[in-house]
Amino acid sequence: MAGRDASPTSTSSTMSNIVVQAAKQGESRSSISASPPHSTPPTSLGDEASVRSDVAKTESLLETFGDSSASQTHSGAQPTSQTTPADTPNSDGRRSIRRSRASVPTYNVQILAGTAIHTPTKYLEKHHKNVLHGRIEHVINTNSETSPRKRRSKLVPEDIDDPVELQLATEAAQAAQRRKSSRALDLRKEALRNLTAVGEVASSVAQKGQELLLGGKNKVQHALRATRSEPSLAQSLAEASSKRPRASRAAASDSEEEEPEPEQDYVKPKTKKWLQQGLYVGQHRDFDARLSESQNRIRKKSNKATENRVLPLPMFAGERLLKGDPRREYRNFKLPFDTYNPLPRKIKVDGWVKLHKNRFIGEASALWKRDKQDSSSCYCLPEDGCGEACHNRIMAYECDSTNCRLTPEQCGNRPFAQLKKRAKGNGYDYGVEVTETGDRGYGVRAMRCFDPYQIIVEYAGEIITQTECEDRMKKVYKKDKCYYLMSFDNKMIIDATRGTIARFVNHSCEPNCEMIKWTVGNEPRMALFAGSRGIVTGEELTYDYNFDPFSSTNIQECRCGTRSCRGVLGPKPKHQSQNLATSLLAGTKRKIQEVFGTMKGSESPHNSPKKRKFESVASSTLTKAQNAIAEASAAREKAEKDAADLAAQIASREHRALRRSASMTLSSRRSKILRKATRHSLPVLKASRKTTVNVKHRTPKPIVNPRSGALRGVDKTSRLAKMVKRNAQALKARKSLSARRTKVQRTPNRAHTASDSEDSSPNITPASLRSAARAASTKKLTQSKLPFKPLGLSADSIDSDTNSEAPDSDADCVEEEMVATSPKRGRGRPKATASIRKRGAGVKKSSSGSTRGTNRALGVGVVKTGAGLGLRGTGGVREGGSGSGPIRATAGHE
Ligand SMILES: C[S@@+](CC[C@H](N)C(=O)[O-])C[C@H]1O[C@@H](n2cnc3c(N)ncnc32)[C@H](O)[C@@H]1O
Repeated sequence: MAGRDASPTSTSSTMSNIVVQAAKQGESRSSISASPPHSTPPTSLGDEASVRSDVAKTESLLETFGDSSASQTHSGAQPTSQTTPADTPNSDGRRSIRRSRASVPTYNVQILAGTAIHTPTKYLEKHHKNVLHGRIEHVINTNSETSPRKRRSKLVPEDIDDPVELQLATEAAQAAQRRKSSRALDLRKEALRNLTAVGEVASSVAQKGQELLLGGKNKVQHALRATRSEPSLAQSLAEASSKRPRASRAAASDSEEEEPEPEQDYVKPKTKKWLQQGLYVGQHRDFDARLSESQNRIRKKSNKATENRVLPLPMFAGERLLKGDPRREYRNFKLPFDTYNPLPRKIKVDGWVKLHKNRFIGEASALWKRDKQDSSSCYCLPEDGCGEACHNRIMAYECDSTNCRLTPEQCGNRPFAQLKKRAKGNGYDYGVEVTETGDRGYGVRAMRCFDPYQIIVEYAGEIITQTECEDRMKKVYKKDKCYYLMSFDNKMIIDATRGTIARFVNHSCEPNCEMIKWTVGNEPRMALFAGSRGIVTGEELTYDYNFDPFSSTNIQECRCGTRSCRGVLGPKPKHQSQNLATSLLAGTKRKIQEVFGTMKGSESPHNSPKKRKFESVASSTLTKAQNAIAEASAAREKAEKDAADLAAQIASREHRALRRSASMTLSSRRSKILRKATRHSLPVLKASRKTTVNVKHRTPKPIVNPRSGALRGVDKTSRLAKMVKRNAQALKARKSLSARRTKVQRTPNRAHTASDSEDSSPNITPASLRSAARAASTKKLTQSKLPFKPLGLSADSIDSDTNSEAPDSDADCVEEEMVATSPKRGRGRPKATASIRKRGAGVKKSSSGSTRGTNRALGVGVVKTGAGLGLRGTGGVREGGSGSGPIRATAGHE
């Protein structure tokens, strides 16, 4: 009990202390016992109840009157002995303090202050803990020490003099203050709890929850810091923390010491730029997908053209359409390949057996003249990297360890090795896929960009002999519509029916690729290379088949759709002995007749744009050819007429001269005349001495050597005079002649002009002949391809052959042959070199090591006649060292 009394935490004990202390003061007791009117004196000594009730009454009285009576008690009221029940010993001589104390009511100042009623229960305990204990004075003193006087004066009314009232008021004010601060604190703690819970949930969901939790905590701590910075809340917090129990404060400080507040900055999650900015962000008009980023940057910097920011999309196309800048050539806008076709399309082609490299079939292997292959070496330095000037590159030889000193990493001339490496990668590395063109069957499309002259794909398949090829045509491919045959080398043929994807590459009159033969490790190999423009992803790959006619019936419409489309994959006139103009006219006529005939018979509509285009091209070609023929024949006629006139003129002059000379006499009179004439003519003679000499040379014999006896008796002077006269005439004639020659040379086609028709000069000159020839040769230029030479089989023999063997074949089967001539040349290949056309297969040895040359693919004509199939060899292989010339590659097809 003593211990409990000493405890400052109990309000009841505090009040008991007060009462006990008051009871110990005997004087005050006496005054109290005398005063209350309702006190009942004990009826006996054992009347404990009365005594207790009396005590209780006294205490309740004290309670009721509070400190005022207490002060009175203190002031000196003397309690009487009989009225001091506390001092009255009990039966055993001792007063039970416990019992009397048990009856002492406790006082809750909060209840007294009227604040406890509204206090939520959950806060009561805390408030109990926070209630101040001890004497009022002590409490007041303590309060005044701990809290600023100013604040207390605000909270507690100053006009309270009574210490009890003052204490009550102070406690009420403090309680209110605590409520306020503790509420704010609780709210913050609740927020912290919530956020922590959120953080915990996040941590359980993701593995990075720990970070998020820290982030959440940090956030809360940030929030708390922010609230602290607010003046009103900061004050409340300060008070709350200062009034926290020491134990909890110590614990808090311990925990703070143990877990130092992490001062990590909140990291913002990263966002993807392209999501905000779009697909083409940052692309300038000169952007080239084939270049690297840095190269594009340099390119952009170098071109300072200001962009039109009003109409920049799509990819400047709108601006281009509006402005139509004629100085710049733009390529059509195309969606990036991986946008419209993100996955390679697997098109299955019936009957296509894939081969990745050449395979010799039958006798071809034995016939292959390996030893006859030429060799080449380069002497490039590592810094050159076998670039444009590499001898092997120029000769279309691939570098390897035997012919190049550089390592594969240093050397830039190993296209087939590069291709091999690429083939091991994925579809995009390989870079090509089969596609459907709609009107030209299958085709090949690029799945990536290719640099100019970069190797794309090898044209490989079965290498067969001509006999084997012919055999296959008659038996195996008899009913096929397309043939994949290309004349190769050594009189061999590549049959890509089983072969690489290159067999699907279509023809175009404006191709973006070239088919070139290279020598790789002493073996020739054909491959498709990118053209000078390079290839952009999604482009269809094409090369120029350059169909050369072998049969007039072999005509196929070209659907390449380019501006310079020749219209047909068809025939050209055969090379015959007839002159070029006639040949051109005949060929054109035949073409037109055939085409019109075909069109009439065909199912396609007459008014299709392609047909109309072809018709117009054909008719204009015909007109031109006719004009050329007319010009040539007119020039020839004129030349003949001129020659005849000239001859007549000369003959008449000679005749007149002879007559004049014969009629001359030795009369004096005539002599005088002659002397006079001689005198006048001498200066002419002198002036034209040189001319005279010429005349002597050019003078017809009869003039120089007159008939014997005709000049007998004529002195030298008279002869001279005659000669002078003739000379003058000849001079005049020559002048007129030279004038005519000048005119004819400048205007070779003047044969049809009005001035020419007025010119009656009968002289025929070499110039006029030349002009006629030139007129014909101008037309010759329109024939872009020289006539091909068949490999070994003549058309007639094949036709007759096939006719005899397959007499029941379709009547509308056509014979077709394509000779691919590539006008462009690979990088580093020479532009002007001596060219040797070689017919058939085989490699021509280079005449000298430095001679440049181009290897060209030789075409082989596949013939499908009206009665069957056949093979027609065409063109030749242009070899390195032999010079430049058209590539000839043929692939027969129906
Ligand atoms: C070697 S194949 C090319 C692949 C062929 N497109 C296919 O589907 O197998 C040659 C044939 O393709 C067609 N071809 C190629 N280029 C063409 C073009 N520009 N116009 C019309 N047809 C073409 C012709 O039928 C020609 O006979």
